[in-house]
Amino acid sequence: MTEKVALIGSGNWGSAVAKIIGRNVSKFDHFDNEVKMWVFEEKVNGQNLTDIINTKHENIKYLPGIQLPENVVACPDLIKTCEDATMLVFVVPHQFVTSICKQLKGRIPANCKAISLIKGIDVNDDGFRLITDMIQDSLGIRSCVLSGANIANEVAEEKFCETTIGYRNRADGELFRDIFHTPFFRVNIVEDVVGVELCGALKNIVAIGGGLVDGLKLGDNTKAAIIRIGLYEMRKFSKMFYADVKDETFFESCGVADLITTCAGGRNRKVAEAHVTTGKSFDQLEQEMLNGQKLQGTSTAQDMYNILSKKDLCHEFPLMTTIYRICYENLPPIRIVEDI
Ligand SMILES: NC(=O)C1=CN([C@@H]2O[C@H](COP(=O)(O)OP(=O)(O)OC[C@H]3O[C@@H](n4cnc5c(N)ncnc54)[C@H](O)[C@@H]3O)[C@@H](O)[C@H]2O)C=CC1
Ligand SMILES: O=C(CO)COP(=O)(O)O
Repeated sequence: MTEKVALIGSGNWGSAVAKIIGRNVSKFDHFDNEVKMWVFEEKVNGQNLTDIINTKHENIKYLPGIQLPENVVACPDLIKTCEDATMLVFVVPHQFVTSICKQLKGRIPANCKAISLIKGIDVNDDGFRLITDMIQDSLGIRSCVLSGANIANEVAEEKFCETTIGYRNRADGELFRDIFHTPFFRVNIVEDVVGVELCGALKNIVAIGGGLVDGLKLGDNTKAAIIRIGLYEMRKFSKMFYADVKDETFFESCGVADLITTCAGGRNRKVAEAHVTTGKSFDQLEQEMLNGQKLQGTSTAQDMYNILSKKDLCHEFPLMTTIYRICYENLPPIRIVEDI
């Protein structure tokens, strides 16, 4: 059977993986050569972003300077992008997934499989859900997850790194590996969707901590301490809510490696550092510094705080709780080391 891949999302990471997927589907007979990519339409320099991508083969707003393969076709219509796909790649900021799933419900082929590259969780009145569970529950399809130490610009420049795919069904994991794996983007597949996904979501909160430490000029030892405590709280939270999360997963690219790279070079780190040096709010800095790209760490800190405070567990997660308070309750940044 020929598989047809559709990409839902075309931001910084979405565009970087479009380059890999476009090339990889051409290498195998079991994939259709065309990859449709849904673009949240906007005007850039007076032109539709989709038209720019389809003529210049470059996403000049979210991944400038990187050539995309010509078999990646930008499409502003979500349903048309996905209606004939058998493999859906979800790669949008996590706050947009609910509305996307609502629009896709009942409009995709029954034999579809999905993978989420999204780092975040979905909080509701009853607690929280993984993004893969949200996709599975709302669309009635199986979903894998991909997460790793993968700063998009470096991947797009083909600098070597690793990534982790978490699967429930091994055949799905192997199929998705085919569209992502390259010599410079090495994929390892593991049977632990929950562990891989929670690592990706929670490390963004720790990255805010890393940026605060940089803004405070506290040095490398302090940064290492934040990373260690962050990893400890990530594992504790994951196991508290999902007992079968595997310890080994924290040693994969999605675990310790992503924590290190994101605390060194990610957007959450950069904006948190600027929060200390300028005193401006995270929302304002996101607007001023990221040119339309989105922060995931602040809202995930808020999501986690909501979960913990409802269960009276904040005292068991002092780092995550303090980071939330610095982001949302005007706590002075220095409390990152005083309160943990
Ligand atoms: N950028 C990176 O280095 C990496 C990002 N990720 C994760 O991938 C996910 C997607 O991130 P990026 O591709 O970097 O996105 P991004 O941060 O570049 O976000 C901007 C994207 O959101 C779209 N958008 C804006 N408003 C929207 C709306 N109302 N509905 C739908 N889309 C809208 C924009 O059109 C644009 O495509 C996130 O969860 C992120 O944590 C994971 C690994 C690396
Ligand atoms: O997830 C990432 C790298 O793996 C990117 O992190 P930021 O969103 O902080 O840039």
